[in-house]
Parts: sequence; structure tokens; C-alpha cells
Amino acid sequence: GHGSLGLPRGTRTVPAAAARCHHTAPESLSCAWQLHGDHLELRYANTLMRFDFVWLRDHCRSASCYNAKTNQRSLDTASVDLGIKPKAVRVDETTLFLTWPDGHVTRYGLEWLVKNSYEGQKQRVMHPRILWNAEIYRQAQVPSVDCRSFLETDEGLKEFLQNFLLYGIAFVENVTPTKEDTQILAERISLIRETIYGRMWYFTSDFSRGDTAYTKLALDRHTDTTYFQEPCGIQVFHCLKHEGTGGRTLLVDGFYAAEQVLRQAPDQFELLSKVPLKHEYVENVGDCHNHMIGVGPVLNVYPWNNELYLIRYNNYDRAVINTVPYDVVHRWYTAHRTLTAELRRPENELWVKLKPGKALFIDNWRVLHGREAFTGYRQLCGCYLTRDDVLNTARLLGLQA
Ligand SMILES: C[N+](C)(C)CCCC[C@H](N)C(=O)O
Ligand SMILES: O=C(O)CCC(=O)C(=O)O
Ligand SMILES: [Fe+2]
Repeated sequence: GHGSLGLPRGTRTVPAAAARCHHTAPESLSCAWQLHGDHLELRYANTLMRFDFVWLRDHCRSASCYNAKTNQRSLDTASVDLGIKPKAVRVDETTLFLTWPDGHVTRYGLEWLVKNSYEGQKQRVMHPRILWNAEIYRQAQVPSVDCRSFLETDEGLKEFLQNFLLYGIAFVENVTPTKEDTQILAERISLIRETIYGRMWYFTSDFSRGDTAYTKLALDRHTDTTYFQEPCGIQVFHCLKHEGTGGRTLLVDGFYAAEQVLRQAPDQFELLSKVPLKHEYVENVGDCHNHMIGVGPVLNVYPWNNELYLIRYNNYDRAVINTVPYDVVHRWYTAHRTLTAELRRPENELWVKLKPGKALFIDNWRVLHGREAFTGYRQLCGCYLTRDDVLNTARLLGLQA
């Protein structure tokens, strides 16, 4: 052995024989382990990891516990004794071997353990992103992908998806300006998410639906369908026609703004990520009758690494707040104001004029959109996409999503 791991010796550590440190050479990638009363401690590749015994038994990848063809567990986890403890431990250069009380042996690749340990996951992000303001986005000179390359080559599709994952927005150019051609684009990367607005939608300022989107008014930055229990993951916009003035589209990276809140006021960030509230859509126009309610905090983060994955921000559609006591609600308004101030900084605003032929994909869990008031006839088509299926396509092309 190379000496002690410097562990606090509590009453729960196992007897001396098992508590001795064990090392494997070479030093650089050496593995040290120590068996405690209720967990195994492992140090490998500069990571100190702690594994619960039931977790270790549950993750046995032997043929009897795991079906490698379907990647499904066959072990009945409920049959594992919650007090289980390995009776023998061995480590070589690449693998940890545990022998269980009934003689069953489990092997774990050390790299696999690092990747799948809590400590390993805590240090990495689920979704690599580049947070942006207008300057950062312009400097990056993210190219639009050509429609043919998007539709006909894996490289084109992959480039598009990589940009989309990193920035939360991506453009396809040279698209035939019709609803049908826009649908073909959408279906290249995902399934269309059908909602109360239909599958593929057209919209103009005809107030055919009970929502300001269907007017010529300006719309402040927001995310859509905050009033769904699962807001739509992706929004596709394709402007088919505009004869008039104004109508530019505003895009703001919500995660960039939230990150600034985290820096300035971590307690406010935390409040926005903990306080659940409702968004609501009540419609009674013509034959359209809908009542939708979605519940959740403004900021949604993975608890183990505090990584943002969803922002719900729509001041138009935010419902009556009746889920928060008065003193918390005041602090919530303060936090909401801080976030709003960040979202409204002019340097965070990316303004684009959507034109026929250029389709825009927006990550509706991250990037807010808005529009300038306009005059004249303007027609947009588009759809929402199911997020799981966009990410599925990205992963199949080898991207981390
Ligand atoms: C995109 N499309 C015009 C179909 C619907 C617009 C929905 C607008 C709604 N206020 C929201 O933000 O969810
Ligand atoms: O008209 C626009 O450009 C966007 C309107 C809007 O926010 C929406 O349809 O979700
Ligand atoms: Fe919208």
C-alpha cells in the first residue's frame, strides 16, 4: 500500500483487516479502495467515489443480472438484501471484482465506475452549451445549414444539431417557403408535437385564436406553452410572407441571463428554482375552448449539479400566484425582477428578421423569443417538436445531448 487515504475513522468503519488501504500500480492511474461498514470507497483517476453496497449489487452487469442485448436489467432489485455486503474485494489495473455472500461475482470497469458514480456525474454537465449574448453569438459566426445538406446528408444534419444543442437556436436556409416543406424539415429531426394549436400551424394577425400571438402587437420575450405540464421542447418558425414593416424576431438566451442571476444573487437563483407556480391558458374564442394549467418553477435545475435544463418564462401567461406564502412571494418578486432585468439588457437581445426560405429552430426550454409590432400581412408557419426525439436524433449521430 501507499499509505492512508486520510479518512475520518468513524464508528461505522469495518474492522482493521478490511479497513486497510489497498492500491494497484502504476501510481498515475492507481486505484485505492477501502471497505467501510456501509459503503465501498474508491479512488481512481483523481476521483474519490463512494458506492453503496445495494447500488453495487443492483448494477451488476453479469449475464444473469443484465441483458446486454436489450440493455435492460434482469435482476429483481427487490430481491437484494438491503444489508448486503461483499465478502471479497479485488482490483486489478482496469477492473473491480466483488464477491457477494452467495458467491456471485460482479465485475465493474474502473472507467465505467468513474463515469457512473455520483461524484463523477456531479463534475460533468449533461448538456454542453455555449451561453450567449448578442455579441458572443455574432462573434461565433454560427453558420446556417443549407436545406439540401440538412435533408440529404448526415454531416449537414449533425452540424445543424450541434449548433442547436450548443446555442439553443439554429437556422436552415434555402427552404421552399411552404408549410409542407417546413414539415419535411421538422420531420427530419423529430416527431411533430401536436397541441391545441394543431400539428403544423399557420398564423396571421387574424385573432382566430384567443392569444396575442394572433395580432400585430409587439410581444415581449417569453417561452411558449409554459401552461403545459411539459412545455414544448422546440419551436420551429418559418415566415412565409410579410408585406409591411416591423415584425422582427427577438431572441434571448434565458440560461445566459439566469447564469448572471446566479453570479449576482445565488439565493435569488435558488428561489426561482424552488418556488413552483402556475401558468395558465384560458381560451374561449369562436369554437376554441381550452383551459391549460402547467405547474413548475421558473428555473429548473438538475439537483445533483445545479445545471439548468428548463426555463419557464412568460409574464403574459403566468397565472394567479396562489402557491406561495406572502413573505416568500415578495422575495420571489425581487428575484423575478433581477432575472427580468438580465433578460432585458439590450446587449442580450439578438434581433433577426425572419424571411421566407429561412427556418428558425428555437430551444423553447432555453431561449426566449419575442417580436416587434408590425404592419401589413404577415404569415408564419411552424410547429412544435417533441424534445426527446430531437435529442434522440442527436445522440444517434454521436452528439452529447
Ligand atoms: C405558435 N403559436 C402561434 C401556434 C402559438 C402561440 C402560443 C402563444 C402562447 N401565448 C404561448 O406563449 O404559449
Ligand atoms: O409572431 C411571431 O414572430 C412570434 C409570435 C409568438 O411568440 C408565437 O407564435 O409563439
Ligand atoms: Fe411565442
